[in-house]
Amino acid sequence: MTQPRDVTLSQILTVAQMRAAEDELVAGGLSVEALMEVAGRGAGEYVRRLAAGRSVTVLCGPGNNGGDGYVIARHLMEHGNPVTVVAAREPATAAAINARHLFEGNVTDGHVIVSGDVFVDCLFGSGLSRALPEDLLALVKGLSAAHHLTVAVDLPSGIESDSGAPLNHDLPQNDVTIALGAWKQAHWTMPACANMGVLRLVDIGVTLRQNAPRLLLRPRFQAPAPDAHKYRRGLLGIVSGAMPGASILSATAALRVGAGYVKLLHPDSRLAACVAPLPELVTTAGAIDDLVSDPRLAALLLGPGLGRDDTARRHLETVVTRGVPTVLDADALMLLGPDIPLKAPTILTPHEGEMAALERAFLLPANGTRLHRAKALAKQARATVVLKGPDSIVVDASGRVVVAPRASSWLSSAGTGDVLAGLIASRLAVHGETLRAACEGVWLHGEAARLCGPAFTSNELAQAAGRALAGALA
Ligand SMILES: NC(=O)C1=CN([C@@H]2O[C@H](COP(=O)(O)OP(=O)(O)OC[C@H]3O[C@@H](n4cnc5c(N)ncnc54)[C@H](O)[C@@H]3O)[C@@H](O)[C@H]2O)[C@@H](O)CC1
Ligand SMILES: [K+]
Repeated sequence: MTQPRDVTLSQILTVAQMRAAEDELVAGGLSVEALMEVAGRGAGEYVRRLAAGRSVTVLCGPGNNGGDGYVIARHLMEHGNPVTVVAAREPATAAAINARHLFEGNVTDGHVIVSGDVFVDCLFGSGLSRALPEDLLALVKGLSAAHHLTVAVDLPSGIESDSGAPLNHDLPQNDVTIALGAWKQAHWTMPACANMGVLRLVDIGVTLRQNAPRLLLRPRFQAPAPDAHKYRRGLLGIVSGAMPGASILSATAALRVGAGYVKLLHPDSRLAACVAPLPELVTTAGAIDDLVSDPRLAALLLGPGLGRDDTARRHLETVVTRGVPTVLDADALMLLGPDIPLKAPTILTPHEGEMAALERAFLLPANGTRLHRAKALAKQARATVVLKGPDSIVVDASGRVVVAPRASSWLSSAGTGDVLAGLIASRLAVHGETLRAACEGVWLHGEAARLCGPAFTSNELAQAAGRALAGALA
């Protein structure tokens, strides 16, 4: 089945997958030179618009990233935009040599730092295999400092494509990064993604790779059906713990994004009496087994404010054996291990500290990229994992991966995790699909933060979730 182009363009490829995709295009009859022309002209057009007649300096390396640079320079020259090429190394691939021959403008060797308005970094792209040597690092830094804007083509030189790791210290900050053909891990992975500025993608006709991670796109939410009623829209039970304020935050968010009915379940009736009630939130107190035995429950959330004592552990054991789709967050993740088998579709939402605890509990090595670590946990725990952070990753047990764009750094405050858990649990109550609910929750969280602007409280974030959903209604 042919996928819409925006789905194909949301895939995130490794260097090996990107090479395979390019080989496929070449096998289909395109030459590497023709592909470079499409990529270079696409990037050149972005640069031309950005430069708007101002001077551009293009730094070209020896490989095909450098080749793209010569195509960009030619495109600018054809449009009358002043451009200088700095050839840091002579071109070494056939396509780059060809592109160099076709460029008839000014080329210097980089011994003197040229100044100007826009600096375009085409030194290295996905072929970067080691740290930049001193002279090239000095050249990239010097040129970046001598221009008003810095634009990286495909990847900023010095950043490893598959991991997003900077291979040098002190790399310059980019204003724009123009990815070629497909996104790479580095474009969406911290710390690299924070160095890239605005991200743009040039389509060169790459087709969809099987099982490639994809970028989280804006979901489309449906309004309730004309004959909807509260139970059919999903009853979510949020199990409260030793610190009920956290569950209230989760509930405040959950009430706004789809579940028809959100109930706060209090296994400790003394605590129930201390909680300031929300008029729209039904609160029930009782024994944990009774609370979670309601057959109408469509989803459960456990963890925010739970505590980590024996009572908390018993609540966790009861909830996961209930067979209802469940979100486990916060303290529940500190108690979970292979000795507590998950009986129903489950979503785990660890931040870095909780991830480390889960890795210890499931005897997983805490090394490799965050994506690999999340995949390993999802497989081992047989759950969908949302590995939270500035660059959140969602992985299900079958290995499907969705990567979220970097969210507002104002989310780094207490209580925002409780809000996220509530959002995911509410969506889970609506349809019961773990990967989808996790993606929708992560998107709503990022969008609510964007709507809140700077310096919001977690309660304001939860309140904004309804507006985030309203903006994405089908
Ligand atoms: N192959 C294709 O069909 C296309 C490739 N494209 C471009 O090609 C790029 C990849 O090209 P290449 O594979 O040639 O890779 P690069 O252009 O990134 O450079 C690789 C070359 O640099 C050397 N090198 C790597 N790290 C180095 C370091 N730290 N110091 C000194 N030398 C180093 C390598 O040994 C190799 O010779 C992409 O990023 C993209 O810009 C695009 O033009 C689209 C089409
Ligand atoms: K580059």
